[in-house]
Amino acid sequence: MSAAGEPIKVGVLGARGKVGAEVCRAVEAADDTELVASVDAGDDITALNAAGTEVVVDFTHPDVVMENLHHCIQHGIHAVVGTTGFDRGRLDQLEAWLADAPGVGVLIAPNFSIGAILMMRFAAQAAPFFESVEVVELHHPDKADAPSGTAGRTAEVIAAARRDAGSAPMPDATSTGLDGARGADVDGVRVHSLRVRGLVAHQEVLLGTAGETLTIRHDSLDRVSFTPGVLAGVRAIADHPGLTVGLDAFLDLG
Ligand SMILES: NC(=O)C1=CN([C@@H]2O[C@H](COP(=O)(O)OP(=O)(O)OC[C@H]3O[C@@H](n4cnc5c(N)ncnc54)[C@H](OP(=O)(O)O)[C@@H]3O)[C@@H](O)[C@H]2O)C=CC1
Ligand SMILES: O=C(O)C1=N[C@H](C(=O)O)C[C@H](O)C1
Repeated sequence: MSAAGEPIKVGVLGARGKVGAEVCRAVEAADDTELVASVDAGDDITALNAAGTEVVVDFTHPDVVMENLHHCIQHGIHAVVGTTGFDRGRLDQLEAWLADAPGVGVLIAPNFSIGAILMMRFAAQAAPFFESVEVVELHHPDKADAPSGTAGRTAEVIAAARRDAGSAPMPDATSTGLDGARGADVDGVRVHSLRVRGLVAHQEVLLGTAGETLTIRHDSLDRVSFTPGVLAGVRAIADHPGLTVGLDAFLDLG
């Protein structure tokens, strides 16, 4: 509910997309949210303003999300964002826009599923105890970006945990081979991206040390896995002005 005890007025950007359509269904089904605007490519974004949108949910495309967010921030609309493609430069730009919009909150969440959030947390917890850690993400082939936002974030939290623990660099004697065979280097962590028809969204973190390995795997088998987290973000965002990265900031994970 909003502060006034009314359902939160939600607008969805990317409403006809794979995740956006699922989010629209979830917002309509919940008692404390109301879907007031559904906007997709080619639609007029000012439909959000006309409908009195309080919180926007964006599941669009990395190429358009910044323009969408600039519009929302300028018009005092909170944003809960699943769209990927956020590097440090983009986050800095959002913070600059938000500095001129006191009270407005933006949540950038690389992954809204609880299992994926826990996977990232467990990976960071385990990373300092192993010599080697690599990330393998597996997605449907219609995905726009690689590596996935989740894999990028996982590599960042692994790298931060290893830095904090003073871990040695990971062993890798590779000196010859084909470009790309060792994946992408994200903050010193190797990330491998697979695109396979039939998959939805999956990730493995493989950790190894002398005589043993640990594999942490998460599978989103259906896009409904993202909607409880999106609704949690929608409910919390008005109380968190400024920029937040990661839904875990709004969850009590202990
Ligand atoms: N954080 C998370 O938990 C998750 C994040 N994602 C991310 O969300 C994003 C969307 O994923 P997905 O739903 O699979 O992609 P889709 O391509 O299925 O959906 C995106 C939708 O956005 C539309 N769109 C494009 N431009 C605009 C615009 N300017 N305004 C409004 N709508 C627009 C597209 O229209 P058209 O097709 O005509 O261009 C399409 O309908 C990706 O970045 C993906 O990585 C996905 C799943 C979970
Ligand atoms: O495009 C997708 O499908 C997904 N995108 C997000 C990402 O890039 O991490 C979240 C999830 O992996 C599904």
